[in-house]
Order: sequence, then structure tokens, then C-alpha cells
Amino acid sequence: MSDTHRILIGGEWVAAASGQTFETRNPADRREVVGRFTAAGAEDARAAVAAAAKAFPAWRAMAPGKRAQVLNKAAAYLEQHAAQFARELTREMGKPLALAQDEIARTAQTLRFYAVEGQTYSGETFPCDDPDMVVYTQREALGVVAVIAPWNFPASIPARKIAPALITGNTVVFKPSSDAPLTGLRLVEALVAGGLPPGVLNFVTGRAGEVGAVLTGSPEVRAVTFTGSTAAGEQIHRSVAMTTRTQMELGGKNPLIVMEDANLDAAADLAVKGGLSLTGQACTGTSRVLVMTQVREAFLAKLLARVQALKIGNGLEPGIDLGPLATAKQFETVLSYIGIGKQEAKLQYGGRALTGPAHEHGWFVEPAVFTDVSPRARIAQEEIFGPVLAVIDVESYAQAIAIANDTPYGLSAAIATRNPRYVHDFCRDIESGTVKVNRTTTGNLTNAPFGGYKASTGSGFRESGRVGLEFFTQTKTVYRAV
Ligand SMILES: NC(=O)C1=CN([C@@H]2O[C@H](COP(=O)(O)OP(=O)(O)OC[C@H]3O[C@@H](n4cnc5c(N)ncnc54)[C@H](O)[C@@H]3O)[C@@H](O)[C@H]2O)C=CC1
Ligand SMILES: O=Cc1ccc(S(=O)(=O)O)cc1
Repeated sequence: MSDTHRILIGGEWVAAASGQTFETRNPADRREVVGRFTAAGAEDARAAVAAAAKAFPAWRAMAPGKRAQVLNKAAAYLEQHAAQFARELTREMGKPLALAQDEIARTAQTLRFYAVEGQTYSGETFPCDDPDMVVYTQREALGVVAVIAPWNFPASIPARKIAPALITGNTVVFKPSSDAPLTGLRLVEALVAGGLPPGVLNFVTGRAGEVGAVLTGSPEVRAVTFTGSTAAGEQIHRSVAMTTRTQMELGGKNPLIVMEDANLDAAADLAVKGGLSLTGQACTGTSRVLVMTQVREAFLAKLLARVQALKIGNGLEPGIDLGPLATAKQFETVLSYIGIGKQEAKLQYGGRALTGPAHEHGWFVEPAVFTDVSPRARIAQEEIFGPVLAVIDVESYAQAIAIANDTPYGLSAAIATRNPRYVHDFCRDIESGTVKVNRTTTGNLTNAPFGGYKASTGSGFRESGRVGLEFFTQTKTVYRAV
């Protein structure tokens, strides 16, 4: 039990009430145990909510400058330990080391961004006919916030939820994914080292059905911020109390449109980088490539050459482009969709589970490129979350935009073109929370809003940027007469 990572409740690192634990393994080499963690249950989750509620009055009353200091010190801690934390991130969910290093760096940047923005976030004053009265709004903390995070960005996604929650005076219960709990724990460790008082941030590892259910079902939890599958988002939406607000960052079926005038080398790079890096496991990953028929053959040749050149392997080794899928469930799901794709379309390349000495112990799948895909095919409509590109032929801009918009999702979309008319129309016509011109569907800035349209979001509250503070605060309107 001594080498089991514990949970944090009320400032104490403790075991689960049940004493249960679980282990995680390296998806690039399943023989390797990454860590043993506490399998918290409902009782532990309730204790975490109670600890957060107890810590709320003092934390809310603390000077914003002091709260900011904690975030800045935590950022410095992450940077000091970046080499170790990035390697751990790669070992627990498989992304190549350079991407893990980038994520740890962006996580520190996010903490620093909210340390600054949170100190200038305020209300408005309103003109008033009564000369003896001043009318203004102030933004106030909500109380206890639950942060429920996935495994694909186990540092940066929780950071951009936890940092705005804390800086605005809320207290937090954080549940990471059981598939990547170690990096979440390192983020918590950094914030504790930064000087957080006991109970302000609580960390509970355990099953969604127990820990998650308590977090989403407790009326003392005033807000739930969640990133993950649309199915889980729907369950959470149904389970929260009327007084609990939700922020949801859900699935995507993100299109890249390649117009007839595009630079085809650049467009092929966008498809590969946007669709396959992270082994396709990004909510903003390109999964549909809509290509004008005039350039289809030339584009396809460039795309396939690039896909065939990708090096797939353990992300800790130099020169690896794609790591494994992160979990057994991902592996099964992706192979099952590749099977479906073979029935629906033409497999141009890839799609095999990789074997042999470099791959046999990991969840490795060769990227798959399908052509002749009908826009209504399952592989063109459903989120796969893996290295699978569905290439769809289009004959006009109008047809491309109609197909691009014809899914339940609307997270990110890109166009490759040099024509300003297409650029203008695309930015207007596409139903998507993020729009990219000659850039990958993936990647977003810390200082800009992020979120989806349609089924890619829940309440529509945006994350990231200054607007990311809105979700964590409520407005009080004050009429103050002398
Ligand atoms: N939007 C995104 O960035 C992500 C999307 N996904 C999608 O979800 C699929 C399944 O992956 P999973 O890891 O199983 O995602 P998931 O959506 O089931 O889990 C994400 C997080 O939510 C928690 N959770 C799940 N159901 C919950 C509930 N009812 N109440 C409270 N917490 C709950 C999980 O424990 C985890 O911490 C992927 O194949 C992909 O399509 C997964 C990860 C990230
Ligand atoms: O998968 C969705 C996703 C990916 C990255 C980020 S972050 O910018 O690194 O926080 C957010 C969502």
C-alpha cells in the first residue's frame, strides 16, 4: 500500500475508505506498470465535497493577489519538474515525448494566464438617474466546483478548468480519468506545493459510476466542468441538480476542406498533422477530409505518401510520430470502426493492428485512410477518436459546406485554400466553434475562447481565454445609495 498514490481530501493524502486500489499500465508496453492508485468510492467522494465546502468561505475571502501567487508558484513547480512529468505523461497515455513536453509547458502557461486575468476580472458600473446612487455588478465565486477530466490531455485540460475556478475563489474536487491519473496527480502536487490551503483542491481517483456519480449528484456542487464523450456528457446533464451549472466539451467529427486552388503539399500536411498526430485522439482532430474532385488524385498521392512515412512506436523513443492508442477500449473501438469502414468504403492504406517486436506489447494501430466514403457512412458521422481519415469527394464549395455541416457535431473545422472568397464564405457558413484557415483543426490558444457548436457542447459556456472565467462566477447587481 505504501507505493500506492493516495487521494487528497481536506489537505490530507489518504487511502480509500474501502482500501481498494487499481493499477495503470503503459499503453506502449502493457508489461510495464505505471502506477498504483487509490480506488475511491462514494464515501470518499462525499468527504471530498464536504472538505471543499468547508474550505470555501476562507478561500473566497482571500486576496486575489494571494490566490494568483499560488498559481504562479505551481507553474514554476511544473516547469522545474517538466522533464519527469512529461516522461510520466508519455508512459501513462502514450503520446510522443515532444507532445508531452509541450503539454506540460502549456499547462504552466495556463496557470500563469489565469493568475493575471483573474485579478482584473470584474463587473460593470451603470449610469443611473439618481445622483445619490451607484449601480454596479460584481462577479462572485459559485462555491464547490467538480472538475471531471479525460486522459488525452491529462494536464492541460484539467488546468484550464482548475485555474479559472480557483482564481475566482471557488474550491474544487478534481476527478481525473482512471486511464491517466498520474499526470493529474502531478498537477495537484504542483498546486499544493504552490501553497493552496487544505480543502481548496481535493483530488479523487476512482470509478465514474461511484466518484463521478457523487460529484454530479451532489447539490452542494454548484458547477460541473467536464471534457469527454458526448454519451457521458448527456448522463451528467441528466444527473445534475437544477442549481448546478455545467460546462461540457464533448465530441467532434472535424472536417478539413481541400479546395481546388489549395497548396496540396500544405493541405496533405494539415490532414496528417490534424488527423493523425496524437494517434487521432484529440477532440479537435481532423476525421473527415472533403476534397474537390479536380485535385483528388494529386492530393491523395501526397496524403498517402505522408501517412506511409509515419513512424509508429513507443513515444519515449526518438523520431516517433505516432504513439499507441491510450487504452484497450480505444484499441477495440478503433479496430471495430476500421472493420465498419471496410464495409462502407475503400481502404486505401493501413488499418492493421501492429505486431512484431516493437509493437506486440502495445495498443498500436496503423493509421487508416478510407476513400469513396459516403457523407452518411458511419465512419463519416460518428466520432472514432483514432487514426482514421475518411476522404469524401466534393464537386463544389456549396456541396463541401453542406456535407461539412451535416453531422451532429460542431467543434473545429478547417479549409485549405488561397481564394479569399472561399475563406470569407467558410468563416460565415461553417457550424463550428473553432474555424481554421490553412491551419490544422487541432491546437488552440490559452488566451482565446474554446468550445463547440451543436452536440460538441452542453450549455455553451466557453473554456479558455478570459471568457473561461465566466462559467465559474455569478453576477451580483448592487444598488448602493449614500
Ligand atoms: N472530448 C475529448 O477530448 C474526449 C473525448 N473522448 C471520447 O470518449 C470516448 C470514450 O473515452 P472515455 O475515456 O471512456 O471517456 P468518458 O467520457 O467516459 O470519460 C471522461 C471522464 O469522465 C468520467 N465520466 C464518465 N462518465 C461519467 C459520468 N456519468 N459521471 C461522471 N463522470 C463520468 C470518466 O471517469 C473520465 O474521467 C473516446 O473514444 C472519445 O470518443 C474521450 C476523451 C476525451
Ligand atoms: O481533445 C481536446 C482538447 C485538446 C487539447 C486541449 S488543450 O488546449 O491542450 O487544453 C483541449 C481540448
